[in-house]
Amino acid sequence: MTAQIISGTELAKEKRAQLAKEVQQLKNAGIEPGLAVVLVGDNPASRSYVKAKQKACEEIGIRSVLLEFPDTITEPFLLEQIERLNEDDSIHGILVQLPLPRQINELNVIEKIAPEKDVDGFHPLNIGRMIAGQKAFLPCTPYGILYMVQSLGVEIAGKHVVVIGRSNIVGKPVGQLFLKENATVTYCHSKTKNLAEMTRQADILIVAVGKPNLIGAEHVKKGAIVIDVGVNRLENGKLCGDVNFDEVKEVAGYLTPVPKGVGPMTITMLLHNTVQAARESRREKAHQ
Ligand SMILES: NC(=O)C1=CN([C@@H]2O[C@H](COP(=O)(O)OP(=O)(O)OC[C@H]3O[C@@H](n4cnc5c(N)ncnc54)[C@H](OP(=O)(O)O)[C@@H]3O)[C@@H](O)[C@H]2O)C=CC1
Ligand SMILES: Nc1nc(=O)c2c([nH]1)NC[C@@H]1CN(c3ccc(C(=O)N[C@@H](CCC(=O)O)C(=O)O)cc3)C=[N+]21
Repeated sequence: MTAQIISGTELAKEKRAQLAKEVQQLKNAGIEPGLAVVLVGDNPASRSYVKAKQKACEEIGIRSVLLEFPDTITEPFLLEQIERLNEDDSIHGILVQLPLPRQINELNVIEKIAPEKDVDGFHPLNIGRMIAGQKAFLPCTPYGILYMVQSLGVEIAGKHVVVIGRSNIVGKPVGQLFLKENATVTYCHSKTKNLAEMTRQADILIVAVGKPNLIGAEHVKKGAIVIDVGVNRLENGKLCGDVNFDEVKEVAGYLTPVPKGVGPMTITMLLHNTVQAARESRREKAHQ
């Protein structure tokens, strides 16, 4: 059996075309969606992600503004910058690229972002709303993963989803999104015993760890859907995921590649959330 490869790039292209139309409609109604991206320090990976996000905005007509600061800035200074963006009516979404330098408390920064502009879905209010099943900005990577799986047209209810990784930005929320879709969800992490025994039970296996080749054929049930979230840069400069692609593609039913898998969907869902934020700002204005 050879897995069907789920192309994040292709799905992203379709979804972005639809978003471009929605941006045009908003512009016709007098609103230009605006995203502020805050980049602190000089991490090359962060810089390249930020560039990709800005390019994606440009392609569908969202105005993006980059605020760049040296890694020596203080937390109060950064909080002040965010406050200004909160008050700026031309900005509908705010994204602070993580990680931040050590002297800055990430939670303080995330909590400073106005929840209605938190297009990353990292603010505790959005996390809480998501878990309670209320309307919220969904975090982009988990949302992109759900979108990819839904695009396959297979039933999620009743499936066993195994998530490896429990970070606040990927592992934990992605499990919650599938729980809401009535899957049975198991979380694995660095303290999990007999990882392969757990993962072999998965109908849908989501791997978000950051270790090349962590998952091989022996971890995967025949026909399973395998979503590889990991992005690892090898010494030769090449990118790879957490899943041994060549091995697992012979066992899985569906498999996402790295690159061109989850990554492009993450950016697409950021665009989606930004368009939604702009649309909702219009509604709020109408009620004032
Ligand atoms: N494509 C995309 O859009 C995105 C990709 N990523 C990528 O996804 C990966 C994960 O990111 P992130 O969630 O931020 O990472 P974190 O480092 O925050 O979390 C990694 C998780 O993996 C667990 N883990 C570590 N080693 C093992 C192991 N041997 N077996 C089982 N579990 C293990 C950790 O367990 P414990 O909690 O016990 O320490 C932790 O929960 C990275 O490669 C990152 O680059 C991230 C965001 C977006
Ligand atoms: N506030 C915040 N929000 C984030 O969403 C966020 C963050 N901080 N910090 C870092 C992680 C990582 N992340 C990725 C986004 C796109 C790709 C992506 O598009 N990758 C391409 C390859 C890109 C390349 O070639 O370098 C792909 O997989 O095809 C990867 C990773 C978002 N993150």
